[in-house]
Amino acid sequence: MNTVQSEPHYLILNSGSSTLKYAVFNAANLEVLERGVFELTATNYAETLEEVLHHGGYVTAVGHRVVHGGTAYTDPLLINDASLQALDELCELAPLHQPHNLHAVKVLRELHPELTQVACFDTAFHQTQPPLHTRYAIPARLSDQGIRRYGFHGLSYDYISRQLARHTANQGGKAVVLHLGSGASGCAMLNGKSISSTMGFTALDGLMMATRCGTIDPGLVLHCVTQLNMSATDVTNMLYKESGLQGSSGISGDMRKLIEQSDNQAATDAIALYCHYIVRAVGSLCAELQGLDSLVFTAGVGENQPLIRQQVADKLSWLGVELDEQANQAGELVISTAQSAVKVMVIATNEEWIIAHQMKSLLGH
Ligand SMILES: Nc1ncnc2c1ncn2[C@@H]1O[C@H](COP(=O)(O)OP(=O)(O)O)[C@@H](O)[C@H]1O
Ligand SMILES: CC(=O)OP(=O)(O)O
Ligand SMILES: [Mg+2]
Repeated sequence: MNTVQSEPHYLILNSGSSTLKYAVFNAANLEVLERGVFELTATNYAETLEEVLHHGGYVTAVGHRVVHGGTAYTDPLLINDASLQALDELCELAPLHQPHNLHAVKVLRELHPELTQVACFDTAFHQTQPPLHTRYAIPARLSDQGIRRYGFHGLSYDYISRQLARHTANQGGKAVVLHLGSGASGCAMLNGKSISSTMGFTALDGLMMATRCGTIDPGLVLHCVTQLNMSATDVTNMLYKESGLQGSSGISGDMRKLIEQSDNQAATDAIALYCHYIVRAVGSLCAELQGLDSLVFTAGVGENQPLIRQQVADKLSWLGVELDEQANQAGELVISTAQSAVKVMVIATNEEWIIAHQMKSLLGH
């Protein structure tokens, strides 16, 4: 990268199970300088991180997306021995994400102990949820241990909330934001603040996802254990990795592949089920908001797939949602008609920019 040595950069890492997404920002003005994705294997991790660092130029601090902050962490957090141990204890609550997020932290600490590292949390944006919306109807002693709804994709929702402030009056008013990526969730925002999420204690809950089941009857889990003799590992794999679009279609968890196979009934049925669960969730988020002014689609599927947006919007016409077909096909910012009672938007998310912004507010430079 062509850089001046004296210009400090932030390196942002979003480390997943199979990919490492990174972005480099000028720390002074938060201008993005470079971004990319690396495919990961277990053996090349340190090498890949060194390469990413090399791409970063004069990196003074590294910011990480960390999925679960538990009850203790809502603000960006400086990584040290104590905070790292506390975050490690939350791994079980986000097995697809947290171990990978923290692995990147640990490898970098070994390689470059001098680097400042900061964790930014997916759960943090949802701290504005009213306590009622965070409770499960379980024994109070369990709720008191932190078994409650948290909500995820908060870095993405934070970014969208700021975009809503730019593009609408009153920050979207009563808004439902649909983050539809490999993981998927919906967030009810009132004037830009989260009041509810379809994801709960873990990132399994809510919408049907690429390989995760979303909302199911907990009795189903008991049946798997007591009647089908499945172990905890079997059930974990089934719920996190073998369900969702992948499991229900038997073809793929990648929406692009399912749409390509539109003549295949299993693919079409899986897409219909995906949209059905979105529509159910929007209904309940609207009930919590007591109305709907804005509906936003974001992330991989939400930003790129007019067919999904159309199928969802068709089932929400009773709410006054009306799409402009051409604007939807073109993926314009506003895809609803002038007379639609709900303003429908497509907004590209930018979790990395939010992390950089949060880092700057913590580090002050
Ligand atoms: N043009 C597209 N059409 C449909 N789906 C897409 C398209 N581009 C990306 N996706 C889907 O988006 C998902 C990735 O979205 P992304 O927001 O990057 O999620 P994640 O951060 O969880 O990997 C992929 O699973 C892919 O199926
Ligand atoms: C929390 C979560 O589900 O994240 P992702 O969509 O990146 O898998
Ligand atoms: Mg994502």
